[in-house]
Amino acid sequence: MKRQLILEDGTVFVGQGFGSDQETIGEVVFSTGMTGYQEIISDPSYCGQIVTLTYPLIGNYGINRDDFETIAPAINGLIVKEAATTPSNWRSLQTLDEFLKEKNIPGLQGIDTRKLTRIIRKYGTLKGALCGMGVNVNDIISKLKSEPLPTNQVERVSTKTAYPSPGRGYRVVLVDFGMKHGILRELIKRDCDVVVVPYNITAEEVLRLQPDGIMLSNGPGDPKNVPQAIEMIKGVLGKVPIFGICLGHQLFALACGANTIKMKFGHRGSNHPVKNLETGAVDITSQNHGYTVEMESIANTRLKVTHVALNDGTVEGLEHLDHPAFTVQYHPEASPGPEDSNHLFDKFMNLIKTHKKEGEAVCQNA
Ligand SMILES: NC(=O)CC[C@H](N)C(=O)O
Repeated sequence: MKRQLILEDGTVFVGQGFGSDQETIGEVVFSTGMTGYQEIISDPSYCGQIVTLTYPLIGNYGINRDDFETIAPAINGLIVKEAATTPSNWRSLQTLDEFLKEKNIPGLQGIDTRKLTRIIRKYGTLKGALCGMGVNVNDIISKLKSEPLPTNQVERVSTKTAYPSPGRGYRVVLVDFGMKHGILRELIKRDCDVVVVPYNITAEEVLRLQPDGIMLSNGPGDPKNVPQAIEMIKGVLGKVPIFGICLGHQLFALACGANTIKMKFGHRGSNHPVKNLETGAVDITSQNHGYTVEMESIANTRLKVTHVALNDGTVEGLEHLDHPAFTVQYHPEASPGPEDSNHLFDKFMNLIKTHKKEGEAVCQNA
């Protein structure tokens, strides 16, 4: 069945449909990761977006039981050059097409994904519609132009209620803004006693859980759409060690008085080089973001830039000068992508340990 992608700038791509035949609109973004499509499709940070994968053959190892970042994928559509129909892998349980049908996600294949990516790179992220051939293209273009981007994605993908993931180690409150399960897996590996909580938890509620550390997760959309979280972070800063990833990093920056801005087309892929400004070391990182902390806004804060992106010089990591708190824009949990920066979870454990020791010393001296 023919299906088309209509962009708000008037460009139309005609290809073949796969997955669900639902009509959809969303922000069209591209990811350059060559593998890891199951993790990308199920990363809640893509909530509401139509994701284009630049690697030309997608689906050849199928969909398996284990590689989900959430069990309820929230992307609005998937665009590929070619969707494999006969996956071959011992873990494969279904084809990409079957999976997308089951989750009611429309797909488009057979279009020139390089051309689409170049348009996005040139003009910036665009809104687009995936639809059948019978529609009035001009009506859809005006709808795309007039319709604002959604603002409630975090509310959509965050857990509705708190839940524990017990362990024998440090108590970590993990604030779920659209958490990738990889983050939870990393904390579990380190035996943390995790409590996953909804995005709109207050600082008082967090502190009542008596955390040794607070983890701020990744999540979809503009960080300025989540003002409750910014207030919560202000309320816990300095009391408990904090580690933030991606949206968590952006919310932390806003809570500390920095600013965030929308990028032209963002960073999405598995090979983004990031430099640690202290050591000079470069990590190859997994990324998925369309907003960034504004470099110039850091000067008026008590924050220090610890990491920058080598491709465009944007802020990739922050540390608080007075309090035990650090954040990164990229994904140390990988999934998908390289695990170069996995050590940041150990850094978080060490920060918790030091903070706890200091707290005990204060108690003994009192
Ligand atoms: N992966 C994330 O947490 C993304 C953060 C934010 N939604 C952005 O696009 O910049």
